[in-house]
Amino acid sequence: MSDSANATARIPSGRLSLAASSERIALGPLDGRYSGAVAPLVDYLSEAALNRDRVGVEVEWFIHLTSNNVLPGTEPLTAEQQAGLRSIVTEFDAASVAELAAIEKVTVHDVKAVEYFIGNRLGALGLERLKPLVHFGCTSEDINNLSYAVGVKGAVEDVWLPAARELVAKIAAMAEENRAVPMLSRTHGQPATPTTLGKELAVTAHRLGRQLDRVAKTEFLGKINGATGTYAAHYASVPEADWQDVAKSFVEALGLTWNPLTTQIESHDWQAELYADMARFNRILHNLCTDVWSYISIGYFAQIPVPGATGSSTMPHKVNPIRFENAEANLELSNALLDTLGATLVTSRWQRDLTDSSSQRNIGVAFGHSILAINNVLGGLGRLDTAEAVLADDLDHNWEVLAEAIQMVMRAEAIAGVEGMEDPYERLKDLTRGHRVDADRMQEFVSGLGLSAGAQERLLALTPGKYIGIAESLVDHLNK
Ligand SMILES: O=C(O)C[C@H](Nc1ncnc2c1ncn2[C@@H]1O[C@H](COP(=O)(O)O)[C@@H](O)[C@H]1O)C(=O)O
Repeated sequence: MSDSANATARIPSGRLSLAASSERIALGPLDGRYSGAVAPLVDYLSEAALNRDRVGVEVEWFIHLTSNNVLPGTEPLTAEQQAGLRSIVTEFDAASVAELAAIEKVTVHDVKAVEYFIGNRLGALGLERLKPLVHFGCTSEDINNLSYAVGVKGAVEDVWLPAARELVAKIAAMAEENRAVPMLSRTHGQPATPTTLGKELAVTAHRLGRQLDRVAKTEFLGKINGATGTYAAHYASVPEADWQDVAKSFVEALGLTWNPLTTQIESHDWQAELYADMARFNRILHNLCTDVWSYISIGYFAQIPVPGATGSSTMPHKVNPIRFENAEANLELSNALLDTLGATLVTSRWQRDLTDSSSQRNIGVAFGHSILAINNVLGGLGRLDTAEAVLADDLDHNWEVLAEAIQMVMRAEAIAGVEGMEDPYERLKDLTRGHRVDADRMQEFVSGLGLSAGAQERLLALTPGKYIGIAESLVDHLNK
């Protein structure tokens, strides 16, 4: 061997050539390979959206104060002036982002930068005199909490909930289609009293739907009460105004619920409540992913191959359940963030510390991983076919699951006065525990019990596939 053939393999080091690309190369996958899937969230939970909403809150506060003549020396703005102010929000674009960033470089304070950004535009609207009214009485958190509440509310109501509801509708439709398809249960992973595939899917749809109903009832709280929640600056400067009323009507006009009692910060309890509900939804969905993955593994579901796609790079036969595996990982990541946000946002030292500022910047990431997972589960479910023959075959190899039915019939017979029904559980245990019992052996056993004619007929007609109780009709609960 030559020296060069002996050399240890090493990947040549190199630097990504950023100069060659006009696009920034993303560090994280949500802004890289998955950016398309999470794009609808960008308008609500990106930093640019937060800044646009901050501008929006400041502008609306300005209009609210003037429209209600809260301060002496102000009067309602003209319709043109109001429209001009609002166009700062509707025309917020990449140039605005860059301008804000440049101002923030000097202020080293993101919300102060927003105040200056708006102040710079007042002259053109003939409002230079009212510059001091921008951010009047406000601490930054007054602007931040309302902006986050508006952003999160929009993300929940316009993006996350509709996607989650679509997924639950898909699971419910599958429950309906498979309502009468018998399936062997596996409690503890061992053969157990059969059910139907549809009823099991209905359980998941029902669970997920309950969490969505909770999310839909979220109270998005907001406050605008000054540096320590006392309206001190407000009353010092304008004693004659009813500031609580001004604040309440403003918060409510934004579509939020007014929080009357806070420190400097809105306490974020509503966020913790929401993220706990979302995380619970994610966990239930994770449970569906692992169950469906397992059903695929034992052949209960066949995966419809995607034309042109590859399963394994080396095993040509494979169709892998990658959508469910991707979803599992993203649900775990989403929950790690949702749990952290829920646990940490509810504490703030004394009247405020700034930890919430840094952690809330990741709300969009938590939502993004969840949305990505929801999309993947939806796509994965759409490529499944129920393999009814495999399900039926499994049931046919597990006749011992009828032991429960037989011993219960014997108990009922004993109570009804039929002779010879002693020790039903123990006799069935002797027959079935730890061994396989086929249809012939089971029916021979039933025929030898001395049951009443009706009971014997009922049991002889029973097969594992028919021992499903009212599983099929339980699916109807989804529509109640
Ligand atoms: O109205 C105020 O600002 C009152 C002030 N409290 C603050 N409230 C809200 N934001 C503040 C506060 N302090 C700093 N900052 C600015 O927050 C930004 C934090 O940036 P990052 O750590 O990236 O999340 C970053 O831009 C910080 O400059 C107080 O002294 O109580």
